[in-house]
Amino acid sequence: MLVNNICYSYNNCNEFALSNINIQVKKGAVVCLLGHSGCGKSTILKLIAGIENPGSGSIVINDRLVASNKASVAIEERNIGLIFQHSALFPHKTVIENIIFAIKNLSKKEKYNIALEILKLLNIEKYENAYPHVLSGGQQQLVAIARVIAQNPDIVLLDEPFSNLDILLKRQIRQYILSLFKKKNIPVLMVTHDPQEPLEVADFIYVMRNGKIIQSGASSDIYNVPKADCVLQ
Ligand SMILES: Nc1ncnc2c1ncn2[C@@H]1O[C@H](COP(=O)(O)OP(=O)(O)OP(=O)(O)O)[C@@H](O)[C@H]1O
Repeated sequence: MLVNNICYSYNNCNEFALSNINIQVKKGAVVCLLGHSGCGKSTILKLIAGIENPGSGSIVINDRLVASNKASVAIEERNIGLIFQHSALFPHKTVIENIIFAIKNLSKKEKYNIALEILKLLNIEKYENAYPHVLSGGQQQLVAIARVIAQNPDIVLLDEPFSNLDILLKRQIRQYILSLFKKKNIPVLMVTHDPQEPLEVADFIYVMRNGKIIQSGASSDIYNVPKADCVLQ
């Protein structure tokens, strides 16, 4: 995934602007966007997802141009796995139905088997037939993660997705799902304002301030620690 020289400002906002943003996320890599609140991290994810369109520059996902000043591929055609801090599930569908909905082009039985397998991977199979409103925030987040695993996306965008899980579960789940996407060779771009998080999981880090990327490099370059000590294995 490539973000090439993107500039952007919200129509109704003269104060904030993204300028000359360049980001690359290679297949199987976990890349973190790190910066304080309001620096523009989520806006970059919105541009990649197609929720907003760039003023200039271009975005390429899986070798396909999805956004430029000439073209914009619709959000539902970008095959992006999105997980936000509070991901929305379909309230009228059960947990397993929420996951099955993300799987395309297979028989009903195959979809069910894959969905159940993923619920087991995340240790939440007991909620198979529950409706989202009876689950805790953390459990709902696990279902949202399961749905993105089922979707088999071309890129995964994570916006502080683990912040409503307790610290132990957070470490476990984060390590587990990032390794899973790595094995499937799916690129992951993760947003965080916690400097510890990229240190623990990122192959490459972009540091942002006030709408600009001010530093980029491997964890070892940014934090000045040996690479073997800081990268997800
Ligand atoms: N829809 C919008 N219209 C106008 N301004 C917006 C809109 N969404 C965000 N902004 C502004 O754009 C700036 C960047 O917001 P953004 O959400 O990208 O920051 P962030 O780095 O993700 O912050 P946080 O870590 O708090 O989520 C902020 O000043 C915010 O107020």
